[in-house]
Amino acid sequence: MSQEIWADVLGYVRKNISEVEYHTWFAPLKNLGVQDGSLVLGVRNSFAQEWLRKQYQGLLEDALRSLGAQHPQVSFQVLPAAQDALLLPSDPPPGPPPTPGRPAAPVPVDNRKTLNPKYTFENFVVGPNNNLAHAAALAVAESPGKAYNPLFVYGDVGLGKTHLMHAVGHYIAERFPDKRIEYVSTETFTNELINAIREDKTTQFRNRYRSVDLLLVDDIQFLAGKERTQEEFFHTFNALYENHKQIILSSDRPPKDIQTLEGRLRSRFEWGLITDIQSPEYETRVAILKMNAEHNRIDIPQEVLELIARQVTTNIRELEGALMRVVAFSSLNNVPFSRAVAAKALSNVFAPQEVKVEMMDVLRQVASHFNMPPDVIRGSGRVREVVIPRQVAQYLIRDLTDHSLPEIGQFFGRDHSTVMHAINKVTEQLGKDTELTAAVEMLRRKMKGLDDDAEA
Ligand SMILES: Nc1ncnc2c1ncn2[C@@H]1O[C@H](COP(=O)(O)OP(=O)(O)OP(=O)(O)O)[C@@H](O)[C@H]1O
Repeated sequence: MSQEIWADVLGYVRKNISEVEYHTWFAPLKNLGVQDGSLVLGVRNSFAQEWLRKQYQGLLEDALRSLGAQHPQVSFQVLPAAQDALLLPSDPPPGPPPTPGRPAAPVPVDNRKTLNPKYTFENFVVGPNNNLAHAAALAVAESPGKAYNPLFVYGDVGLGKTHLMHAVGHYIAERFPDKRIEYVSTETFTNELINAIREDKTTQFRNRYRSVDLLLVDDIQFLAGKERTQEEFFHTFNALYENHKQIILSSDRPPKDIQTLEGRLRSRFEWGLITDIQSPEYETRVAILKMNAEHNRIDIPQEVLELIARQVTTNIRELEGALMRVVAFSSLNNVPFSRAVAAKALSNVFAPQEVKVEMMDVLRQVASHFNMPPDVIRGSGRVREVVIPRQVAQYLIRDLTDHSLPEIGQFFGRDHSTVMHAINKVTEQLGKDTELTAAVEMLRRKMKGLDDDAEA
């Protein structure tokens, strides 16, 4: 397809979705032309592929229809991973060492020196836990100094605050190569200030931080109790803010919970937008693992990723670490990936009883065992072939997860007494009905990652 028509397609799409969606999903697409009557679009990874297919395929076909296509078809193809997109768990590179003797301005613009190349918007999986923070970061990246200033992102350790900040940095560096971007942890800021005071270089220190276009400050909660640093930061903040320069701050808690933070700083932190990042839910964790595996060109079965995602539930850095542990374990022992291998690799770090099993996962496993679509099991059918798997699923969910009877009832569109009845029924049959007993036991072991498949 010609680039002109492709531009028209994009124009149509852009009119029908938000700018944030457009930049996240459509700007990175590559038009690979028409093959076998289908417009083929290149995407970065299979997560994007699935997401585009699910959310935007219809819109793209509408766009083609609006341009006169009779039977429009669109397909997505994953492009080979970029060389620099290695997703091994790593901490951001440390900030530049203090350079006391260096003249403060003009400073050569090397925007990315403090940015981790992995921490881009493309490599950031969006889920219900972080979509507001992601949208705010993207809005700021598009209109620095205008959308929300400052942007204050808070959340527990390892949930992607630094990643999002760097993503804004990359985005701006790409579009405006002459903008000065500075990423600094509060600790580095404090140490540099101490050095500057000691060496009588505070003017240089000030010039450096007050002449940037985008200032990213990590872990701002560490300002607590540091009066001199707070004072200095207050003036830096004002200088930048008055010049409409963008400031992004991260913290493990919202401004109001940072003790011994001067009131005038706290109120400034609340001037813009405060947004949080929560722990990712199961599907987002699986998507993050999948993306990591793809970027590292590791071919690992979905069910192994699912097992890892069930074990590590709160911290994404640990989630990535767990994946690498499984990869290292299987390669050192020269065994293929399997749930059993993964469970072993992680058993020193996470006790097996900590395995978390989600309702949807149990339903999927039961559905596959009984060879039936999950929706049918959750549906209203009352024939025995459907009722038994439904009761088994409810029994196993109660057994393997922390969900209450009303929650399980809601998941199945029924009330808690129906779930109770199902559990009683299965309990009654266990031991009597050998086939059912074997099925329940096998499913339970499988979901706890205790099955011995491919253990050799
Ligand atoms: N939504 C996401 N998609 C993909 N990777 C993510 C996502 N969120 C976090 N990560 C990855 O998890 C790791 C930890 O993220 P990051 O360092 O940004 O966390 P943080 O919130 O800044 O933690 P800390 O408070 O410890 O500084 C990084 O490798 C990052 O790339």
